[in-house]
Order: sequence, then structure tokens, then C-alpha cells
Amino acid sequence: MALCLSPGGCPYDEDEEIAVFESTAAEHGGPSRPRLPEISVISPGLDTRPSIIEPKLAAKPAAVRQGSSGDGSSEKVQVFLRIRPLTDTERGRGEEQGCVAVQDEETLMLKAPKESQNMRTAERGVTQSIHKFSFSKIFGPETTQQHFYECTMKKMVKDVLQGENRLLYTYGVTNSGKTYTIQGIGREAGLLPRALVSLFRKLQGRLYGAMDLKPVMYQDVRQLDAGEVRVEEIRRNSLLKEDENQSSRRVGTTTIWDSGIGGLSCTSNIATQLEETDSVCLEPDSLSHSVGDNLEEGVQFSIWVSFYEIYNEFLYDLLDASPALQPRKRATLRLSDDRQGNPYVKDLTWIQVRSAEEAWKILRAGRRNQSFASTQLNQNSSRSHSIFSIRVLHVRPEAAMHISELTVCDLAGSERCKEQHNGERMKEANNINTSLLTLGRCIAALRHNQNNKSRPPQVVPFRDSKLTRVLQGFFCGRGTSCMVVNINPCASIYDETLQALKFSAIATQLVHGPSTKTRVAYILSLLRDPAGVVNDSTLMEDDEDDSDIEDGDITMLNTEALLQAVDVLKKEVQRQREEKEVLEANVREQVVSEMQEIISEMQNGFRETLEADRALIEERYEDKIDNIQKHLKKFYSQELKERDQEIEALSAALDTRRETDSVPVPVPQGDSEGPRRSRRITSNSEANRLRSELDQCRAELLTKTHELIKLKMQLEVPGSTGTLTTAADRKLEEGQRNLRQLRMDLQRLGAGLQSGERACCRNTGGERLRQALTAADETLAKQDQTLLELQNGLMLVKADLRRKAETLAQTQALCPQLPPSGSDTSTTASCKRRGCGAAAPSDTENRPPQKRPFYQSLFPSCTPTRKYNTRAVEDANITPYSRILRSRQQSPPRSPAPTPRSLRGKY
Ligand SMILES: Nc1ncnc2c1ncn2[C@@H]1O[C@H](COP(=O)(O)OP(=O)(O)OP(=O)(O)O)[C@@H](O)[C@H]1O
Repeated sequence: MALCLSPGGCPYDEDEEIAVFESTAAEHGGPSRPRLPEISVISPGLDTRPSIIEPKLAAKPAAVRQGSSGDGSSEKVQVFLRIRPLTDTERGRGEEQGCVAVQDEETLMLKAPKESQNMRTAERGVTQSIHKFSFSKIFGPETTQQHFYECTMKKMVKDVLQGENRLLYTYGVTNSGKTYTIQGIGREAGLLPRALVSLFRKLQGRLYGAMDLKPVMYQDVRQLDAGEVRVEEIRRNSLLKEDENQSSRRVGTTTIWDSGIGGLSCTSNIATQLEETDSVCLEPDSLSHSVGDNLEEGVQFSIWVSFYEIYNEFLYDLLDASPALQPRKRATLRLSDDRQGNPYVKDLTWIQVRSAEEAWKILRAGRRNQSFASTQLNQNSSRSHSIFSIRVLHVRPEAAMHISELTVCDLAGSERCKEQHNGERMKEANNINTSLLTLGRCIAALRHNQNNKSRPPQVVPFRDSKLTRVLQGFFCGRGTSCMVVNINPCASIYDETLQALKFSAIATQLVHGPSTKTRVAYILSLLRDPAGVVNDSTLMEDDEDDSDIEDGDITMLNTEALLQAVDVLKKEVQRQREEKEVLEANVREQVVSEMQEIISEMQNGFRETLEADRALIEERYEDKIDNIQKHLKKFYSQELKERDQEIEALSAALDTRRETDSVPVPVPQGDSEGPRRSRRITSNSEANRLRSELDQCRAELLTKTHELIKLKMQLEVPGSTGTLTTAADRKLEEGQRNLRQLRMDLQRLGAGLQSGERACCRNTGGERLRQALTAADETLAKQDQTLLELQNGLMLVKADLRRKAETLAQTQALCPQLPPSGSDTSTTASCKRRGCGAAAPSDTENRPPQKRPFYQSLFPSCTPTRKYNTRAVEDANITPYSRILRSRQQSPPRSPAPTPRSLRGKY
């Protein structure tokens, strides 16, 4: 890529058209740029994406680029750029570095000088060093005031006389030539004096001389009575007189007055500037040749002016009685809204003027009250936004009054606060920058709303600063605005200039809202076609096609037509309201469905989280249960072991005791026992008696035993039955022994279970106990099996014995010499013991009676009969363990071994 020199001496990129564009919009929240191009291009453009402009389009003529209207002024906000010439001093300082170059009458190139902040960031690759801007028209340093006026304000004056509202405001860095552009110096009169001269020349012979009609509030007119007229005259004359007095004095003095805020004084060194502007000399302009052109017949015009400033976010009336004559403190003005919500400056002084000279004198008088100060960059820097308004009252003899307005706003220059070493200057600079920033935000919001009509509009922050509040009407359809951007080509303020240009680039993307005229056209179109639905787009088309409608004025309509218009508008309002209701219903529906989706997504999310948490907690508790199980297992096995040892020790001790007890107790000797001796003697005699009885019983038992043995021997039948009976007896004894042992085990387990259940209640896990119980179950089942086997064996033995008994009875019948009663008893006892005979058919009688309830409570379902018969006993003796066992046995098939989850469920 080759670098060329622009006409202004600035090198620019030949291949710039292929560049990817960065824009101010991007820096204000637009889409982020993927990579930095070499040149940033900022231009009004027509694209709905304001930040990206086609390079070829940028090179096209203004008429082509600015819409179909052709003149380029009907819709887009016009933004003019004016570059002021460098002074000799500035050239001497080396400020001319070719950083500002005009490429064509609409395109400006900025190239960052070496020392600038922009160049430093560009070298780091953060931003570009070359920037390209497009404007409605660019005016170079050589532009004369006359030329600039003709290209910018001339048409505005014409529009105002046609009844329109117009605003022109200058924006730029301090010392860039804003005040020079608006007011001018010496023979170089600025826009405002030229506009005044043009206005009065046009109105020659059409001025309304009386002072009885005065503009009030936003744009109302008030009829003054004679007294009020007199007051108005006095006020005007005093201002004019004061101006004459001031002018006659030798200027060059320094006026000191209070700024009105906290007693802070402000030095107004206006000598030089006033000296020159006082003698502003106007050259005849083109308007002078078109006196009376296009003015409505029969209408007279009354011209009123006001002049106020916004200083540190306070409004001051510059046409109020001179501060030099009044107390040092200035009164502030308040902002109010009229019934339609239009903002206006309350109690603002309006002075009727009858010539351009009078208007200029009033302006000069006001300027003496304005806040100027000497700053680093400008000897006479405006420290406030000054607003000069010209209201034109269109006085018709038999019709309603109409007001139009031309407002010229000289904005204070933006500047870097850090360069201000004076506290007051710093505060001013802060306020200036804040209000300018708000203006930028308003413009950006307006542009956003215009470019995104389908989306909900952004709130335009007009209320965030006084400046935007007073200018609000011009941005909201009650007129149009035009911006003049002033720049100073000095290299030392390059960064500030770049920021100012970026700011203005947003304004270049703005289009005017529907104007008052357009609204009139809208009403007229409704009257013409009341049933038809007229929307904004058709309205725009109508405007372009039908100039008659656009030129219409609602004040020309008679009462009947106006009433009709009211009816039509009411219907239209109703229709739009219904439309909006439908729209709102749709929006609500969409919002609800979206909310439902969001809620269901949230539910799913929560469910997943819950599941994950649950799994985690389960895992943790499983670990805990495992640990507890291990500890319990260890504990109970240890416990069982210890108890077994204890039982063994106790059994051994019992055996020893028994052996000891069997040894006869020696009779105590003498009276050493003291007073209990008689009792012991009694107990000894009792013992002797019992012992003798015992001996007797033993002897009897011995006899009976011998008899029994004898009988047994008699009954002994050689063969398998005898062996079987012996084996059955042995097994029965063994089974009873096992049962005893088992009972003891079960008692221990029962105790363990109770303590285990208590532990389980504290969430310590009963799985180990369950396992122990399962093991006990199995043992019991085995024992049960053994018992059943024994019972079967016993039944066989009984049957065998029954047969033997029958044989024996037959034998006895044949041998009556067999022993009588004793043998009968023993036989019966023996038979009973062995379970034979009809008197003992039930197997339950073979069990020790005291053992049944316990056994039945443990084995409730061994046999159905037992179950039915022992239900009451079970219920009475129910224990937690038996309950568990019962529940297990009642739920066939046997449930699998409990899992941690089922245990968790339980506990
Ligand atoms: N186009 C121009 N031709 C000749 N001189 C100019 C031009 N523009 C500005 N100047 C001079 O530059 C100086 C600064 O101008 P001016 O006071 O208008 O700046 P400003 O932007 O109003 O500054 P501030 O914002 O501080 O009030 C003045 O001396 C003025 O005469």
C-alpha cells in the first residue's frame, strides 16, 4: 500500500477502500471489531448499520448519499465541519503537522501526530492512527464568514419565516472557533448577526410595531395590557441604553462579578473580544435581494429575543438587569413544562426588537453578563453554553397566532480536565464535559431508536442535563437542528479533536423526527381520508409526493374542519390503542411462554443438581454405614467372645461350686457364732430332716431305678429297634442340649439386637445386626431341620414301642407274676417319657412346658398348627427381633439381603 499526499498535505492510504471499518458506534457499545483496520471510517451514511459504511458510497456526491429527497436536507441532520486557520504563533510552535486534511468537500482525514496519545495506542495496535470522517459539508480554513453563512444558516432563516423552528449549535474543542463562527469578530460578522440582518431585511414593512403581544412559556403568546407594555418598554430601553453607555466607555477594563454559585467569583476579561465584535460590520448578502419573498400575505411579524447561559448546570438570564447595577449575586432560572410537556425556561426575559441593530445591541448587553475566562488554550474562553433565541410571532388579523423560532447555541468547548489547574476552571470543565456527554447520549439514543424501529425504543436521557432539556423540542419533531463542528488543526490538541469528531459522527447518522409540518400533513391526510389508516411510512411517501400537504398549516382550517380533525384523530388514537393492546397481548404471551421455558429449564437443572447431590450424599452415607458396620461387627464379635469366655468361666465356677456343695458342711463348734446359734441349730435339724428324706428318696429312686433297669432288660428286644431307640434318645438329648445353647445364643442376640436397634435409630447402621440375624436364622433353620429329623426318628421309635407295648401287654396277660404297682408306675412313666401310649399323642407334650413360649416366639411359623395356637402368646411376647423375623417369614419369597438403599429407606 502506497501513501499519497492529500490536498491538505496529509498522507493518506491509496487502498483505503478495502479497509474494514471501525466506528464511533462500536466504541459506544456496538459490535466488537474482529481486527483493527489501518483506517477508521466514520461517516453519516444511510446504512441501518451506522458504524459500517461502504467505502464506495462514501465517495459518492452528497445528493446521492443523503436520501431520495435530493437536496439532502429534508431528513438527515446536517453536520457541517469548519476548520479554523492556524495563527502565526501556532505555526511558530510547530503545530502544523498535517494531521488534519480535507480529502474532498465531505471527507476529512485525520492522521495522528507522533506525540499524540492516539499514535501511542496505535503503535501498540489498540487503535488506528488514521481516521476518516464524512460530513454534510466541510469548510476549510480559507472559508469566509459570508460563504459559511450562505451554506448553512441562510436557509434556516427562510424556514423560520415560513413558520418552522430551527436550531443551530456549534460543537468543538475549546479555542476551535465556535464563538467566532456564531458571533464573528470585527468585519468578520458571524452567523448570528448575519441572520439578524437577513431577517429584518426580509421583514421590511411587515413588522408588527406594537409591543402588546409577547411570547411566553414554550411557544405561547400573551396579550399584554398597557401597564405591562410600559414595563416591557422600560426594560428594553434600559438594556439598549446600558449598551450605549458601555460602548461609549473605553473598553479594555476588566469586569468582575459573582458567578452566583457559592460566592465564587469569575473574571470576565471580555475586553479584546467585545472591542472587536462591537464593531461587527455586515456586508450585504443575498437575502437582501429577496425582501418579502414567500411571506404570507397579510401577516405581520413581531420579533422577540432572549439570551441566557447554562453555567455549571445553572441557568442564568443574560438579559436580566445588569449585574454591575444589581447585587453581586445572579438569580438562577428554572425549567418548567407547559401543559403539553414541552420544556421552557420560566421567567426568561424576552425583549422585542425592531431592527438588527437593536437585536445586536441586546446581544452585546447580554454578552457582558456571559461567563468568559482565560484558559490555557483560549484567552477568552466561553465557560458556559450560551443560547440566543429569536422568536417570530406571525400576527394575523383574523386568525390564530403562530410562533416560530430560530435558536443559536454556542456550546462551551470540550477540554481535558487534567489541564485545568484552577479549581473553578476544573469544575466548569467537568460540567461542560458532562452536559456535552449527555448531549452525545441523547443523540446516540435517538439514532438507535431511528435505526431499530422494530425494537423497543431506548429512553433518550434529555432530562439528564439542562442543555439537552432546553434543546429537547428540536430533537423531537418541533423543529430541526443543524450542527457545526469546529476544529483546530493544531497537532498538540489532536486527541481532543479526534474525540470531538467521533462525537459529531453520531450526530451525522441522525435523521429528523417528523416535523410540525409533517404532523399538519398527517392531520390533513386524515381529514382527506378519515377511514384510511395512515402510518408513518405512507406519510413519508405522501410528504415527498404531495408538496401541497406539506405546506399546509393547521391554523388555516376553520372550526368545523378542526372539530372533524379532532374526531378523526380520536378514532385514530382508539385504533392505535387497540393495535397496541393486541401487540401487548402478543408480547405478554411470548414473554409467558419464554418464562415457562426458562422455568422448565431451571427445573431440569435443579433436578439434575438434586440427583447429583443425592448420589453424592448416598455415596457418603454408604461409606459411613460401611465404616459403622465394620466397627459394629468388630465390637459384637469381641463382645460375643468375651461373653462366651465369661459363660465358660461361670460354668466352670458353677461346676466347682457343685462339687464343693456335695461335700458335707462341717458342723460349727462352740459358741463362737454368738447370738445366731439357736437359729442355726433349728436349721440344722431341718437339714437333717430333709437329708433323711432325701436319703429316703434316693433309696426309693435307687430301688425304682433298679426295677426300671430290670424291666428294661425284660423289655429289651434284641435287634434294630433297641439300637434305634437308644440313638433316638441320644439325639433327643443332643437336640435338647443344642436347643439350650441356641436359646442362650438367641438371648445374647436379642440383647445385641436391642442395642443395635438403638444404634440404628442414631443412624449407625444395623446391617451388621441384620447379617448376624440372618446367620442366626440359618442356624435356627438347621436346628429346626435337626429337630424334625429327631421327631421323625422319635415317631418311628414310638410306633415301634407301641408295638412292643402291645406285645408286652399280651406277654403280661400270659405272665401275671410280673411286678405290680411299682412296675406299672415306672412303665407308665417310661411310656410317657418315651412318648408312647394314647395319652400322649401330641408332640408338643414332649417339650418342656416352660420352653414353649420362647421357642414359639422365635419360631412362630414352624408349623401352621403351632402358629394358630400360639398367636396370642406371640402377640403378648412380641419383641422387635421376633417382629422382624415374622415380617421376613411372612413375605415369601424371602427378600434378598438388605441393601444400603433399603436400609437408608428404613432409617
Ligand atoms: N475561521 C477563523 N478565522 C480566523 N480566526 C479564527 C477562526 N476561527 C477562530 N478563530 C480565532 O481563534 C480564536 C479562538 O476562537 P473562539 O474564541 O471562537 O474559540 P471557541 O471555540 O469559542 O473557544 P471556547 O470554547 O474556549 O470559547 C479566536 O481568537 C478567533 O479569532
